Amino acid sequence: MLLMKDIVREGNDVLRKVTDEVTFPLSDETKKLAEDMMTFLKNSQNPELAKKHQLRPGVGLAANQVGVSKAMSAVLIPDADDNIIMEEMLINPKVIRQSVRKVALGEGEGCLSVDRNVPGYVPRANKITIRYQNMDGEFIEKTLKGYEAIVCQHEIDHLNGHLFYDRINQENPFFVETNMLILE
Ligand SMILES: O=C(O)C[C@@H](Cc1ccccc1)[C@H](O)SCc1ccccc1
Ligand code: NI
Repeated sequence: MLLMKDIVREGNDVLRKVTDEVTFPLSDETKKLAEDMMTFLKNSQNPELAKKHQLRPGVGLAANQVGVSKAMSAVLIPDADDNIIMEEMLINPKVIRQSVRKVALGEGEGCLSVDRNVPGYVPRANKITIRYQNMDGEFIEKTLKGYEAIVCQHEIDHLNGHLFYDRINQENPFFVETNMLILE
């Protein structure tokens, strides 16, 4: 099973490379990696297992965060009652439509690959349509807004070599762009 020791930290070049397109049919190795990534997120959201294995909770994990430069991310988003509202492997994901209106989390963002707090708003499109492939290679289009849109943009950014703090306004980290929504 994947543990925190398997998570690549900032400073490692693999986090700054554009990941390679995933080809289909998936190799057994790529299938196993996808399963391991989703299992990591599930374990990280389970209080007992997270404590036992010292896992930081995660709602998303990109393959290059475990050192594999492939365009795939696992996303596992629970709602306030811990009901899963999104459980997807995003393979070769692309944002094909995005709103002008921006959104940012009021408490800023963190990252499993960044072992420090970097304060500031991370402006992201409030509404996006993504196109990706599932494990069978079928193309799926999904429109997301608010928190789910933020998580998927954070993960797709990883696959393109970006980290959340690249998007924080350096002059004024808490600058609120026109019409930007702040999500508490
Ligand atoms: O490093 C990652 O990609 C996983 C991040 C994803 C993420 C961070 C901030 C905003 C959106 C997505 C981890 O999930 S950070 C820890 C976390 C855990 C639960 C809820 C929010 C953030
Ligand atoms: Ni991250």
